[in-house]
Amino acid sequence: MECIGAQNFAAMAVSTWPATWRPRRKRLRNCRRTCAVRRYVSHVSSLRVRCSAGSESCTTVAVEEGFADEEDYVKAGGSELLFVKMQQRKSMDNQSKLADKLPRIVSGDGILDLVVIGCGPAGLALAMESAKLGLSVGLIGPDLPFTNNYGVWEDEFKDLGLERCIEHVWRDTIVYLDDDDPIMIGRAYGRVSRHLLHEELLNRCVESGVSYLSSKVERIVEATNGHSLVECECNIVIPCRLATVASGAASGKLLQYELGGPRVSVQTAYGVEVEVENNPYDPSLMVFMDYRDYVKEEVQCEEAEYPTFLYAMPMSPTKIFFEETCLASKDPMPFDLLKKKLMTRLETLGVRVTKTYEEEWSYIPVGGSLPNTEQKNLAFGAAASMVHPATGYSVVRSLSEAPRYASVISNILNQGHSKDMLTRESYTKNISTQAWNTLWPQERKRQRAFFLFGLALILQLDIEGIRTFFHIFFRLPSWMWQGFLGSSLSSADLLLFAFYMFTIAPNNMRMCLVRHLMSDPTGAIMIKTYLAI
Ligand SMILES: CC(C)=CCC/C(C)=C/C=C/C(C)=C/C=C/C(C)=C/C=C/C=C(C)/C=C/C=C(C)/C=C/C=C(\C)CCC=C(C)C
Repeated sequence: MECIGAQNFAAMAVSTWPATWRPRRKRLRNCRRTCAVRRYVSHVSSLRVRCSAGSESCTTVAVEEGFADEEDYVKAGGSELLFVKMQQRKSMDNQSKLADKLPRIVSGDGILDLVVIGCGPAGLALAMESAKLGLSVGLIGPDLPFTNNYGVWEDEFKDLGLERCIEHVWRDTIVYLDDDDPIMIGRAYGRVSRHLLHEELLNRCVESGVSYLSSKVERIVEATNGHSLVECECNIVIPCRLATVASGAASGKLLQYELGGPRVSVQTAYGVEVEVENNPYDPSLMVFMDYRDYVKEEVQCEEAEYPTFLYAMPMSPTKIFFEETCLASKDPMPFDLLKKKLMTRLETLGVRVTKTYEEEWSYIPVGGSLPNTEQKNLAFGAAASMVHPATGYSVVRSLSEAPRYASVISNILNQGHSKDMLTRESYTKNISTQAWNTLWPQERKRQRAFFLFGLALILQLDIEGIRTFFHIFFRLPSWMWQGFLGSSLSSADLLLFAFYMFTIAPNNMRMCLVRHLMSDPTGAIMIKTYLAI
């Protein structure tokens, strides 16, 4: 899994107050006094504000001109705006890794075949795969380390040839849903080192000849000859034949998305890597989900609207990574509530934390609309809505689809070399359509419609409902639930999956499934998408 939000938040840079934002006197979240906004940090549509009280915890979203307050803004679609005190305790890589290793893109040096915007796993993988095929590729984005350690099924990562980036493997994975028998998953799980993955993808970019510009892209415009002009900060303009946006979920400024799609939901998590006494978990097993009640009553009612589970990676008998996770909610679960829930859970379990190595905040938008596939600019990774709506995972999908996507881009660009200038403009539009169709063919749209239906189902279940639901889910044949999580089931397989779930479900859950199918708008959309040719 990966944290798109964290990468974006880490990319925030202190900048001047945008013209449309105005400071206000208001009471900020977590702050006891009413005071004026003093510092603000912005990136794409994310904004973090610190008030004049200067309190570290006094961070919140700002209010855009025309919106009454922050809730109003979020309701109006500004759900990317979050108030996070991010990743401060992390031992980050030194900066300038990309700039140190990759040749610099120099504006005026001619036209690049492809510009990839965004330097996360998806961006690096696409840049490297495209350059391997002989395209001249430029990568543009801030030179930042990866901020999260990803969790992956070991077999999936091995298939990508990236096993050396896994820093710890558990031979099996366990799920606790209630106090009865835990479920053994029978699949090895790995923790990917963010440093090793960054290093590996970067080295592959070096080998394949990718060039790099450390900058923030302001916009992409189309030149009269059909080329794209990538306009960066400081008036730098990079011309290219095609531009692909891979800068995470907050790429809305550079792309258009289908209108009227489902609302974006959010997966939130708060994690700590700690040294402990009384670790109750077996160090040879990765705890994928612990949905048991280990939370004091007062916290339970405070957070009834956000069912959460514990995700735990015991690195040794005493060193462990705990992450309290809200799989999906309509509005983001506040991080202070997640933290409180984790701490009370650990206390109830009798775990005593003796040292904290790192804290982690994760914010992953899930669901939402697909990009408009008629636009010329392309997208990849979370920017292209490739995050699994029902799990929040996306890194394996981005890494595994990069070679095929790159090869389609390369084929069409190579055909374009032989076209004369007169036909180039109409040809370029056609290129983008072909590339978009590779990423989102009708079959993929059907699968996604099913996942969105599943996401909507999870959103309306309470904690008891979730337990029953996952009891059924993990009783499915392993190829089914594994395929569901890995997005490898075809749309026909997914129907079989649904029918199987229905068959083994108790009556109350059967009724819930059918009711959801008949009454939730995502059910109608799924049926319509399945029926579309
Ligand atoms: C650090 C970072 C990067 C991050 C952090 C965060 C975290 C930790 C995360 C984690 C996550 C996880 C673990 C996740 C998991 C998930 C899962 C398991 C999910 C699952 C899901 C499932 C589902 C959704 C399912 C669905 C199903 C369905 C929809 C079904 C349906 C059925 C029906 C409708 C039936 C019908 C029939 C007839 C009528 C006959």
